Amino acid sequence: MSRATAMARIPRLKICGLTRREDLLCAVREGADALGLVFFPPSPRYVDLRAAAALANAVPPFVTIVGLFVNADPALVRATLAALPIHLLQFHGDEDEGYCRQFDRPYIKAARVRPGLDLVQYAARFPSAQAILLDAFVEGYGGGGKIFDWALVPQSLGKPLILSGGLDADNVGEAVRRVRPAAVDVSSGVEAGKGIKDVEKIRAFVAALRAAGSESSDG
Ligand SMILES: O=C(O)c1ccccc1N[C@@H]1O[C@H](COP(=O)(O)O)[C@@H](O)[C@H]1O
Repeated sequence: MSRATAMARIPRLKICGLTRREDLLCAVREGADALGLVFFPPSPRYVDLRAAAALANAVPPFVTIVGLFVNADPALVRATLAALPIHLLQFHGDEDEGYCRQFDRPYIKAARVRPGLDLVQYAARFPSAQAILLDAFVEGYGGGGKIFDWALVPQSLGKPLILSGGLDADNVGEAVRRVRPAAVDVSSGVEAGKGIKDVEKIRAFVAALRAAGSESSDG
């Protein structure tokens, strides 16, 4: 089944890089399916265990909490999993499959897309991943607000595709029509400043995503 046939619905939505309770509650209110907490200290969206626990406490049932790591010491991942109700791991660095599956927790693996990277081969290296997330290659690993050339996305990756990288209310409609992802992930595009989300940007993003998803369902 092609992605176009499989999608026939509005892509699921993850909003990443939440650092404030009010932003998290706004993301939930506006319909986010998943919320990302960044456990990568160089990121301006980094949250320590204490801050993350306070945020996680505010998440209602049936909303997925995603813990994002970049080349982290496995002990840090384990300590985070022991302390917090993380439902899904997101590995956004140079982790291999053995590393990713050692935690016995569903995970998604990010590919940092640039010309020359064979995405089909890349996805095949992660048979245990729940999905492959495509992000633009940026120095510093992610959350860069940069889009990549969507023409580089193959017809099928053999597993669900999550599109990210520089998405915002102005481009998410076109991105969804062209790539037909199972889900999208946004951080910078709904921010007023690094780690500070903007209610109006979240609303506009969700409206554009739903409009594009509904068109696909109608067609
Ligand atoms: O959000 C971060 O700061 C971050 C840091 C390190 C790796 C990944 C990070 N975020 C992820 O980056 C992509 C794209 O984000 P953006 O919308 O372009 O800002 C997204 O998958 C975030 O989960």
